[in-house]
Amino acid sequence: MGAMTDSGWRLTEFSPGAGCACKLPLGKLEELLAAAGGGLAPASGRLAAGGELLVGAREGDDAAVVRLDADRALVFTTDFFTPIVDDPYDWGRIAAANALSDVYAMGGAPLLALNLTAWPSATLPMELLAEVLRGAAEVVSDAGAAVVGGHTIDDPGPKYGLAVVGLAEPGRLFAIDQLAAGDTLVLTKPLGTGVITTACKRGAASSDQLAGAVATMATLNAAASEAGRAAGVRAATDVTGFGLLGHLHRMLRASGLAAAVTAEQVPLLPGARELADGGHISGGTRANIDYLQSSVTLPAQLPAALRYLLHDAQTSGGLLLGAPGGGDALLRELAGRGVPAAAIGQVRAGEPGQIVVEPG
Ligand SMILES: Nc1ncnc2c1ncn2[C@@H]1O[C@H](COP(=O)(O)OP(=O)(O)OP(=O)(O)O)[C@@H](O)[C@H]1O
Ligand SMILES: [Mg+2]
Repeated sequence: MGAMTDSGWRLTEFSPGAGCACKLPLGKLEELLAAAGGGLAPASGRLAAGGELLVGAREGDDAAVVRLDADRALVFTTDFFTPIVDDPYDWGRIAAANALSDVYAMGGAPLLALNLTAWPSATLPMELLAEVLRGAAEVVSDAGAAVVGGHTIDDPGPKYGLAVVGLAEPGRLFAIDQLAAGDTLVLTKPLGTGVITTACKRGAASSDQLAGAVATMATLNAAASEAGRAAGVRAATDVTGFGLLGHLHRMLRASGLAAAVTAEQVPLLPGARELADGGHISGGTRANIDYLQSSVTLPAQLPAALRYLLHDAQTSGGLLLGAPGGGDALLRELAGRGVPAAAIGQVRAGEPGQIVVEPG
């Protein structure tokens, strides 16, 4: 692993906005989905082919969910992006953990996955793509699921991801609109993958800093999701391209509530703060700051690096969960499974979607 792969190819040179920082900005996505209109959302939950749609396009949640019977629901999601690191094996692992994460963010467990693959076969060796697929298959297998097929196109920009089907219990789903006033907000991975991978593209991150980011991005949110289920959590999402504050804003808006976040409590990856100070800010992060301007109140004395990191476009970030009361039961379940986690704020009544950041 490192800035240069063994083959000498720098995959990130094929990537204008690395990983989830290449997601369409939230404002543009919302306009698009509004323009595409009702065709994306069936009028009723009953599906013509059978089953009941519990979560669909209307909810804008991490994945769609269809109830099969009283005890079982299918979870559907897909995610793909451009190279986030130069090492193809690591890119595959990260892309897989990221795609599987939306199933965990609904409280489900992955069952099957399909590879979504775009590759410039005349420019980049196919051996690198094989490494991407090998890394991803390992992570899918660690998740207890299997890669059962895929689709591959020739494309000047390499892209990779998965379509995933998972299983969940209909009565124990996590949804973005289920936060309650008084919930404690718990985050299960440190922030900073956007800053570190952006710095890495510019040759400014150390190999240790990159290794820290890769390790967290390749980590499954499986144990965090299990802990959430064990603690009776009802509301969760995964933190990706819209950053911590962007994803929190979406949960709050959907739940009709506001929140306070304590900047000092938010865990950061080693090196993230220094590299944010150094100005290694992705375009996706800047889009998040613009979009959230009227929804987020920041303290005047908040250091610029922290402001960037709270908006930092994450790839394969942690789960953001709403836990009843002080969140002690959830924090215990997480600690018992070895998941590093922090209570970072509180949900409260207020104008839907508004976030006040407090210094400490
Ligand atoms: N092209 C599209 N057509 C229909 N729905 C879309 C499209 N793109 C995004 N969405 C929906 O918009 C919502 C937000 O998209 P987003 O990609 O942020 O969700 P996500 O899958 O949770 O992302 P992530 O994988 O980064 O966690 C989701 O409900 C998603 O299904
Ligand atoms: Mg998600």
